Amino acid sequence: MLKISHVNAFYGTSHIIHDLDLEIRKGETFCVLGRNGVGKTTLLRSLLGIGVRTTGSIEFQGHEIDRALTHDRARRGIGYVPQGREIVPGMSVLDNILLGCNARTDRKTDVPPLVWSLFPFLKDHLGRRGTNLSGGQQQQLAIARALATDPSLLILDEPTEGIQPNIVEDIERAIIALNRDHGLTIILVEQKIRFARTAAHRFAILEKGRVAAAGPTSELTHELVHRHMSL
Ligand SMILES: Nc1ncnc2c1ncn2[C@@H]1O[C@H](COP(=O)(O)OP(=O)(O)OP(=O)(O)O)[C@@H](O)[C@H]1O
Repeated sequence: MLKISHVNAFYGTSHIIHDLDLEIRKGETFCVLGRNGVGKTTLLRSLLGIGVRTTGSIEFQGHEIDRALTHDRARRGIGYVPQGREIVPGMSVLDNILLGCNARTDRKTDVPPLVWSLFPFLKDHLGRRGTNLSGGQQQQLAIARALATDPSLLILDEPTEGIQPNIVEDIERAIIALNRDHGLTIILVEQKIRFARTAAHRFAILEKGRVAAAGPTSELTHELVHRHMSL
């Protein structure tokens, strides 16, 4: 579904991602792991064309997208839940969700029913400012906004980082359901090994912008985790 070949990414003269090759298969959840600062978010930003100079090839559903603008990538079916959520201040919950609808090719402005079935509480808060929700609720809103784009690939950057524990489980359950019950292909950047093992089919661990280890999640051994993820 997504094929990344010889991708390099740069901020100015800082070379962050080095000659990376990855292939994400349709229907899987693929987890990108690694310590802080190894380039996980930068890799996602390269995939989305946000604020990072990228070379190499990024092929999504058979089309080269590495020169496409971010909103074109969204229209092609890539949904993104950024680290830190980026809920738009001053906008209501509903308007934040509708922002996602803008990226749809079918021009539909109705919110997909899936959003309400996954996060029913949002319906009771449609008129509230998005930024007045709790951190965990904002994360659910960010996922709802990404789902409103009607994506076939959903990319999530550390979706439960800094979220209160009682909502973490809800978010994790929703992510698993999106893949298993609704067939979404998912790329998950994660630091929580337990959730990576539960949710993902395959993984890659990054070290200094390169793939240090990769394989099916059954091969994500304690030894690998210790070698590449312990501080
Ligand atoms: N906008 C930027 N300009 C310059 N350097 C940046 C920028 N954003 C990130 N970096 C640097 O790029 C490197 C990779 O950062 P990145 O955020 O991709 O790592 P990460 O693996 O996602 O880490 P974390 O888990 O902390 O989010 C780091 O050295 C970081 O300081």
